[in-house]
Amino acid sequence: MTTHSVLVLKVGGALLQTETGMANLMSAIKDMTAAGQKIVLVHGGGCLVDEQLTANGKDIIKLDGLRVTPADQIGIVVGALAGTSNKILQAAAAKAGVVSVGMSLGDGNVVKANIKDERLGLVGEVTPNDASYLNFILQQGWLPICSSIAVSDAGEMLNVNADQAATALAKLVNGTLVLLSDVAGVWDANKQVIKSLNKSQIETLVAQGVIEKGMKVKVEAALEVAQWMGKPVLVASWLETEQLKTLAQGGSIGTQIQP
Ligand SMILES: Nc1ncnc2c1ncn2[C@@H]1O[C@H](COP(=O)(O)OP(=O)(O)O)[C@@H](O)[C@H]1O
Ligand SMILES: CC(=O)N[C@@H](CCC(=O)OP(=O)(O)O)C(=O)O
Repeated sequence: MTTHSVLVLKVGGALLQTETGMANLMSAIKDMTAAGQKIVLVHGGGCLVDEQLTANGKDIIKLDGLRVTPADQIGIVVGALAGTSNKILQAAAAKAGVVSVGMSLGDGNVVKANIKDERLGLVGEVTPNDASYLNFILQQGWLPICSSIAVSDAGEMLNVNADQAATALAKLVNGTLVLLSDVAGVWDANKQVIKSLNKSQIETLVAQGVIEKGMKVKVEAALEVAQWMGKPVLVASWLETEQLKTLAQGGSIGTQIQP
């Protein structure tokens, strides 16, 4: 039997707003797991955070795709990501017959977390640390579902961009990273999906403003892992069931970010 490397799948928050999207993804995960593929699911939930901040009369401020997270917002962010978003996905997993473990970056010492930039407030930067907890979960045949909330050694709860969370976990388990969003891949200026992108092409498209906001963060996270692993990282969509099937069969989907 071939040994697969661990697949680290990251899904954006928009997935959590579609029952069918979650059901399709969990069904693909179930098939892959049955075929012996170990999977770590990392999730965002930016849209749920926006909803909760607005409901609580708080401002939504982003800098270069990252949420500025002041102390009076962190409780709401933690609730939306490590609470609601994480449990919505666990519920979808249960419905598909997938046994999951809900966790966050703060569990089992998986990462080291520090404040990224004082201007962003309680936003974390994470580096891989100890894989034991994740490996234990994977050895049981369970699906770890990880939110992007981290805890620093100083005892701060930190909000980490979920693409960057997935980057740290992919490095930790030496896994294959796939970033699934609600767009089919990275677009060019005419909104056509680009099949393959390297560092200099990314720099040009970012400078031109073609790749911006959340996609800029995503592509830069993908490039970091591609270079670290020496193999491509996929930026693709969870929207299309066919793409998920191709992925389950080991095929390439969306945009390949080249090392
Ligand atoms: N060049 C681009 N190609 C694709 N999407 C882009 C591009 N530039 C900006 N975007 C925006 O980035 C979004 C994806 O980033 P983000 O919302 O952070 O995704 P997720 O929440 O799934 O991580 C797209 O929905 C799109 O609006
Ligand atoms: C620091 C930072 O920006 N954190 C993100 C974490 C969630 C996230 O990344 O969600 P998506 O994957 O759905 O975009 C936020 O607060 O929105």
